[in-house]
Amino acid sequence: MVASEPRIAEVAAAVVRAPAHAIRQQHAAPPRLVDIYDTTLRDGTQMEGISVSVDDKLKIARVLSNFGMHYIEGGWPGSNPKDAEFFERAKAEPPPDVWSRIAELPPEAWSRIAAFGSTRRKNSTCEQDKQLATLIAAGTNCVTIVAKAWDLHVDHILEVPREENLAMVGESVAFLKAAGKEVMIDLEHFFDGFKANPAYTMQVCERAVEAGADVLVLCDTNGGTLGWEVDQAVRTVASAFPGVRLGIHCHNDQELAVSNSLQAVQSGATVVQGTINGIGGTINGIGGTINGIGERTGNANLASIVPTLQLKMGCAGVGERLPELTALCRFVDEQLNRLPDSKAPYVGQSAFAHKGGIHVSAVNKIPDSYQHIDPAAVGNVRRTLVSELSGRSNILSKVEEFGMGSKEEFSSPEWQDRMNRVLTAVKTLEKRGSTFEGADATVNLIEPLRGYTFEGADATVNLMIRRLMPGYTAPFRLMDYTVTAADTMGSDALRGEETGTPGSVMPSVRATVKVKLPAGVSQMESLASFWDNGDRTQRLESAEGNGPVNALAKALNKALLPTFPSLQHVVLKDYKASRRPAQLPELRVFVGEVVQELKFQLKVRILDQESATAANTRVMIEFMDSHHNQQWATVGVDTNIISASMCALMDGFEYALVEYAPCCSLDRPRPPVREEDDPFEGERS
Ligand SMILES: CC(=O)SCCNC(=O)CCNC(=O)[C@H](O)C(C)(C)COP(=O)(O)OP(=O)(O)OC[C@H]1O[C@@H](n2cnc3c(N)ncnc32)[C@H](O)[C@@H]1OP(=O)(O)O
Ligand SMILES: CC(C)C(=O)C(=O)O
Repeated sequence: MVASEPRIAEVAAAVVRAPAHAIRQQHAAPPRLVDIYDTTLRDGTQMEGISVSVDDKLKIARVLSNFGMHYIEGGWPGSNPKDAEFFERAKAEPPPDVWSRIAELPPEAWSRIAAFGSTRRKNSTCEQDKQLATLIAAGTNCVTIVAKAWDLHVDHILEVPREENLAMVGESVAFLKAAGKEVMIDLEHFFDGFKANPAYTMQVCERAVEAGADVLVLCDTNGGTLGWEVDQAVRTVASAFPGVRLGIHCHNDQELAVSNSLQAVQSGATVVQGTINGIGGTINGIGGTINGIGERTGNANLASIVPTLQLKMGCAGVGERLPELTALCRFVDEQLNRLPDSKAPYVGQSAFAHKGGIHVSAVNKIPDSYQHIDPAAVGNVRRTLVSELSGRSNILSKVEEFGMGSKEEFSSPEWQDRMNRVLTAVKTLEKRGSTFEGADATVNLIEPLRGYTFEGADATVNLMIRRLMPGYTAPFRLMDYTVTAADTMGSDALRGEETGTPGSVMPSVRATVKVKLPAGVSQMESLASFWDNGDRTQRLESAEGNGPVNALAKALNKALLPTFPSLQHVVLKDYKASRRPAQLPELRVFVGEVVQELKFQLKVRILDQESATAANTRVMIEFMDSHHNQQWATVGVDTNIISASMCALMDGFEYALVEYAPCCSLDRPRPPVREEDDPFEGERS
């Protein structure tokens, strides 16, 4: 046993030097070449709720191409005018200014756009078939046609003699080959056919190969096949048609589409079809779909398949562009008007988010101890969440992430004490019904409130820590505020009275905010001493809005802007107020423009539903600084939804000032600011 010790030490040292995925990569064999075939724009659009314009299709195609997809199926030109237009316009692509990366590559390395269609209509000829004519007219090098490979479909859906189906397959492939196309044949229901009548299904394959098909794509159309059945079938076809490229096309009806696709590659397939968009989620973010989009439950998710092929299975994949995967998925989600699902493997916001204290402690030492890959490999990032499940390591990670000091400083008794106090506050508040994930800037340590969550409010946590730092001073103080709401009759109401029809009621909401601020800029040289020695002033502002929070945000912004012009760039992006997270879906209310660029969305949760109107409400607000391209979130809790909102609003503005306004920040590096945004620039010089 003693003799083995040095080896253990050696292995341990190697692990510390090189993470597991790096070791895997070092020992990888030469990359296997597997073509990635994206059908987001064809099968992806067959999902309920998805509809894309031609412009969006072209945008997505360009991005997929820049990412390095080998094939992009653009649609079915014989199906509808939109898809026909896509292929017409795609002929003019790539405009080098847009497809910048493609412009650098030789044409043979460009993505191939594929036009999709079917075998000729029954009892007809290819020459008479309008749909085949549109495939040729689409002008793509690659054409993919769907063919019946299950005798059940031939007998009862197509309703033709089996020989006629074989003729449809052979003649259609030969016709397209004669037109100079690369032909992929999608063998619909291949696996069901292979189980029911393998001899006939193999005859379909044979007819396609004899006619010159370049790729036999084995489809799990109903998504009911299991991994070992995929393995057996792919191996059988591979040995029956040596040298013929095999593809795989899986649906996710059993949540096996990714796994079955990877199995097919392992068994010999070299073309994988799927859809890239793996992060579309439901509106409340709970239980969103994480498969690729597509008919019924979706297609195989390329956002999981591509990195697995590349990082775990020794395939070339998209090579050095893999770190663009997360951004690609977000882009596609945006184009398809879907909310990202945080739980998506590889690309989701939570894919590398660590919450449990033991996990955070470990990843701080060796990141791979709780990660299967380096998140950077797919363009994602490791995140630490603060909650009641945190240990000191979570807080330490946040302090480091916020750039509040160096590791050496954190071992000082002052920092240890500070971190313990923050940790205790978080746990206490969460016990009372609070959660802190995501609200790093808002917690009021003096008066614990019920209902916080910090996981989604990093800015709140940030302010909690700052407020425990010596000399920290808030850049403004709220003295009081009021909100009044009234319904007044509009002028058309009068007309209503005259005509006897009901008039409209004009709701009006007005807010006033009084804040205490530094009077003159020169006193702001040192915020730390400002409240004791500085010259103060008060500013009272009022504003009207389309709701109480909207009016309050406007009034607060108005009161702060003259002293802090940099707030003009702060956008309130997301406002959520919610009750009982587990029971009620989040209500999202887009409140809209507040002041110029000031927008926000509200998330409200009522935490104690039994208390009815006296229930605690948690409000989370997401902000964005368009100038620094930064986002942050705060949380506020109160039985009064307006107070909870005001609390989150104030923290959001305070965070914006201490993080990005030159006059307010602590001695720490800041993103660059344009000179005209710094009200103290002139004074200083
Ligand atoms: C598994 C898949 O995802 S395959 C792709 C499925 N996608 C789509 O269907 C979306 C686009 N489809 C469409 O726009 C239309 O269905 C069209 C234009 C293709 C056809 O429209 P229509 O001519 O009105 O026919 P309809 O949709 O009602 O029925 C489909 C016809 O195609 C036939 N058909 C089905 N598969 C094939 C095939 N591989 N080869 C030839 N004909 C086929 C059917 O038997 C049926 O013919 P029938 O009416 O004589 O029985
Ligand atoms: C046309 C083919 C590829 C298909 O969508 C399926 O079989 O699911």
